Amino acid sequence: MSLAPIRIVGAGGIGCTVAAILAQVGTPVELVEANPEKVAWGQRHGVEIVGRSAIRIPIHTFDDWQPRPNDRIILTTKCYDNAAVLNRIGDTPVELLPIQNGFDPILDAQPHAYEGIASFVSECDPDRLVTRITRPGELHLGPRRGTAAASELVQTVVRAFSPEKSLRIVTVSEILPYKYSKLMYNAAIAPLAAAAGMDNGELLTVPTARRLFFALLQENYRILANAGLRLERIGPFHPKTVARILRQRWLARMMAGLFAPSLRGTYCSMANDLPRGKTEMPYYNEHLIRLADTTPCPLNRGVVSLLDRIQRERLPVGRHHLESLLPLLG
Ligand SMILES: NC(=O)C1=CN([C@@H]2O[C@H](COP(=O)(O)OP(=O)(O)OC[C@H]3O[C@@H](n4cnc5c(N)ncnc54)[C@H](OP(=O)(O)O)[C@@H]3O)[C@@H](O)[C@H]2O)C=CC1
Ligand SMILES: CC(C)(CO)C(=O)C(=O)O
Repeated sequence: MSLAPIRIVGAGGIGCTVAAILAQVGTPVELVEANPEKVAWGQRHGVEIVGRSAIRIPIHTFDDWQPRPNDRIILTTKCYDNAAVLNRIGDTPVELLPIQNGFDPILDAQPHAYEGIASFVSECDPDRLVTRITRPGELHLGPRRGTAAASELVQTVVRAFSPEKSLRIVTVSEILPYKYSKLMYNAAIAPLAAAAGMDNGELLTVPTARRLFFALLQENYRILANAGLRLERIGPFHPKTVARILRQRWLARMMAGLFAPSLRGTYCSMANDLPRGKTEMPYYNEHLIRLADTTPCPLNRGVVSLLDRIQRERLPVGRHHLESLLPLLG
């Protein structure tokens, strides 16, 4: 029996990258996308990772999509759109493989066995299915709990990514320690870069941003460590080593100088969301605040209320927002 195409729901930076890589090795794949402009673009031009040929992939609008039993679905929307997708799936027995940042209680209540966490950066053009990989990195895939065997879907993704040099696939025995490490970084990068309108490199070179960034990273590490959560290495250093480096200011500044060039021009995926008034903050910093229990988390509370205010009052983003966070530094 031949399997139905893999459906990738959410044709953004991650969804287009995964779809194009699967399609390029001949895997039957289809996209499901909410934005009609993107659907129309995809039907005319296909999906393109900049620097590679565009590739034809069938694309459907979310409104017209009805999941069928045994569908294999890779979920690459933002967390705040999960509810709509999961409601549409309802009781239909499907295999779900989310590749997302953040912790969404609605998704966590699902029975899926595997998840992915991407640490490359892929920036999709507005209203097009053209995405630019601006930073290489890994795609970690692993079971959420226990020792679930890799399904045919997971094996297909692993095979398709295996030839990729700059998007290295890594299978791990448990995904959560990688998701928490990614949370430590995302919950520091995203609110600061999005509020200030900076790219990720500027977080390491503009002194005010760098001070706040380092302090948030340390606060996030303390919350996760005090909550007894296991962290694993994403990127060049284990989070414990990052926390040690950050305690030595001169060393942290030196390392920042070394890393900044590779982050220049890389966006954070929250940047486009903030002006639209919907962000993944509830699944990043608000999740950390819930985990913090008695661990002080003034900076996390500070960025949550800053981003709330920017959204509520429709304020333009800008570096001046960072000044309002400085009194929170110990
Ligand atoms: N981009 C990156 O470099 C990285 C992203 N991530 C994470 O990956 C996840 C995906 O991010 P990213 O690819 O950047 O997101 P994008 O915003 O680029 O893409 C998400 C797409 O999903 C669409 N969408 C919204 N609702 C639905 C729906 N119900 N059905 C189908 N499509 C829908 C959106 O349409 P519309 O615009 O109309 O809402 C948008 O086109 C996030 O959790 C992010 O934090 C992780 C690592 C790096
Ligand atoms: C790659 C990184 C950390 C960049 O901010 C990210 O995960 C995102 O933008 O969603």
